[in-house]
Amino acid sequence: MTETVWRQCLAIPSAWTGGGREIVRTPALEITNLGKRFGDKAAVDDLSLRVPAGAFFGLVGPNGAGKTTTLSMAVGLLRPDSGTVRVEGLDVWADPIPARTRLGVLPDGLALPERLTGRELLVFLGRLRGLAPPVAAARADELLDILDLAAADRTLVIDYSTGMRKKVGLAAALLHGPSLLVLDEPFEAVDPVSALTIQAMLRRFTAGGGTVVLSSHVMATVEQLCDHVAVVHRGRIAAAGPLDQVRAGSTLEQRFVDLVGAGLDLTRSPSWLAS
Ligand SMILES: Nc1ncnc2c1ncn2[C@@H]1O[C@H](COP(=O)(O)OP(=O)(O)OP(=O)(O)O)[C@@H](O)[C@H]1O
Repeated sequence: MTETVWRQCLAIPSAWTGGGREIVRTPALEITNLGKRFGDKAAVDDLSLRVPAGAFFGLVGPNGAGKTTTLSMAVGLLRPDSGTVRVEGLDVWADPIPARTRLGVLPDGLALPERLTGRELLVFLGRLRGLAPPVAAARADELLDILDLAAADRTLVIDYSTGMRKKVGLAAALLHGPSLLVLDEPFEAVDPVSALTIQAMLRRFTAGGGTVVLSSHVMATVEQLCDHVAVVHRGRIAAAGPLDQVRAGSTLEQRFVDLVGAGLDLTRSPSWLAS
């Protein structure tokens, strides 16, 4: 059995060898028995998830499955009714500041100060994150250049397109050099060239030891990028683990349909719609 295989069997995420001894890294994100209700609805229902350090982790699930609610609680934006969240061993809710300094977050429906240019916004957020002014400015310029936003240097964020807003939100998540990125649908509305640029950047980030957790509805993207995946269904984990384990010899899309697609009927369409 190869080392990789036994690590997977033992659910040991990632490790390195130090002085001949195996040293297991603390999970980047550990969610334990997380719960959230909205009225009668259990949006997240006793959900537990472990994201290994250095993983590229994809969270998938049908609309309304609880992905955004889970990620919002995981990063300290929405208070859970129950359960705990640890980022690199640090409790996000009991002691938020140390955990949040390690986090870079692209939330759903990002609210940005809109009467600023992208550069002004990033420099401002960099200063809030404690970066020295020249560092904040240099990082803002570099990110705007990489994300193809530099040409819009006079455009206010309020006048950005949907994809541009997503990209500046991603830049804001990266600015302070986090070790864990939590990205809610980062490629939604982003053009293909920008998406490839972002994917390459995120791959380099995980290759350098960083961890990415992203949600997506695009199974092909998740399959290309992610080494671990979790399928969320009705607020619970339907399957989670290394990508190949979850796919179980099938495609991710097929596994997704098998796990959550009961009632899938491809013959239905409105009788009045031309066919
Ligand atoms: N603020 C809220 N108030 C009431 N119900 C909510 C609220 N936020 C989420 N919900 C409900 O919680 C459930 C989970 O929603 P959530 O946004 O987490 O799903 P999701 O998996 O991210 O969906 P999608 O893929 O469509 O973005 C849904 O039934 C949703 O209607």
